[in-house]
Amino acid sequence: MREIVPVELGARSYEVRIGTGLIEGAAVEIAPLLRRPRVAIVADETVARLHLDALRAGLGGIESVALTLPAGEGTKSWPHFTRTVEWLLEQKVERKDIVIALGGGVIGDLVGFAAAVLRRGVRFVQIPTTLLAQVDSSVGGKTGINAPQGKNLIGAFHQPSLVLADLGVLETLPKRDFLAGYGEVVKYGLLGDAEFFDWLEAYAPAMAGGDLDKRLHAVKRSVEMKAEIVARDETEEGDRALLNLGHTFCHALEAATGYSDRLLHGEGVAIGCALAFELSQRLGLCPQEAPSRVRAHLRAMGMKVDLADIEGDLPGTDALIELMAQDKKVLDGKLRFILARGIGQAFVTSEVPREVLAGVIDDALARRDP
Ligand SMILES: O=C(O)C(=O)C[C@@H](O)[C@H](O)[C@H](O)COP(=O)(O)O
Repeated sequence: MREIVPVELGARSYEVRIGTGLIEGAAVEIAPLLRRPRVAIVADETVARLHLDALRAGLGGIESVALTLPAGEGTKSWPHFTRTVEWLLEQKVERKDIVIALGGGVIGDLVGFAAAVLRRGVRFVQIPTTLLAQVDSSVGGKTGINAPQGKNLIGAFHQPSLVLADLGVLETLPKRDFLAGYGEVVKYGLLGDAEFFDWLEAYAPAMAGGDLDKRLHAVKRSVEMKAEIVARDETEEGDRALLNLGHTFCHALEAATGYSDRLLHGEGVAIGCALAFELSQRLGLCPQEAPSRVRAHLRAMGMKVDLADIEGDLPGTDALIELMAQDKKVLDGKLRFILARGIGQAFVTSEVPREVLAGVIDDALARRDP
């Protein structure tokens, strides 16, 4: 079982290979990229326990050194970034070598950023082990770490040389992580493909239940959409911002919850998408039923949908809007949002009156404490 989605970026083009047995067959996939038979692998502790031996066995005669880092969003920070870069230097990783990021979005983003700056740029391969990383963060070259001021605020665009999305590893994912990744899958339907959203309404339960053909389709369609957008706007001058649907709310909520496991990134994306549709509807941009349909599907999948689903304290409306002000889409001091005219019809706008935004957040906060 295998599909290949090309990411067409001229000299920086690469393939996203999606299927089974890719880790076991890693040598065949990666060897053509190598100048010498040696790679450096960075993984988190959980993923290393589950998949590092299989990857090393799959690399066959290719020598490997490995670094493991703690699991969790807290690892996307300066201390772990410094540790990673210094370890790669200690291992004498050369400019023509390949660094492998084995893990979810945290490891992919951190290692990609380390690769971007090491010796002014070494190549890296993404082996994403979560649904979220397979459909989203491993593709497109956004790399980076979080700052106290906000999510992903320090980073670089650095494209991988290859992405190996092995669907077999999804079997070891805890349900919560799988569903968090599903937040990004839904995002693609919502932002640009209403038929895909219809398909998800019909088949996502089977996909979540383990149906491999459905998983292949969902990952492939998500990656195709991302690859197509990234190919026309690699550095987010315009259309790429569509991929940020739900993220303005999400990043503020992640900062407000301290990047802790109170809220996983994909959970924040799902809540953010629901709020973006709510905001669109209040602005008279999309039909009344669109936000209800989004929320109904997320609820049917057993996902977090609203601020009421986040445990513990949250700051008030003004503080949340203040956190949004660090968003990378801010232009001339003005927030830009991804809103929608309907399911599959997202667009970018800065025309969001503060009082309407505040109204959406006020009401969502009120639903936490009826
Ligand atoms: O690749 C993109 O572009 C995206 O916006 C995809 C997002 O799902 C992803 O979380 C991304 O890392 C967020 O980007 P950011 O620029 O808002 O930090």
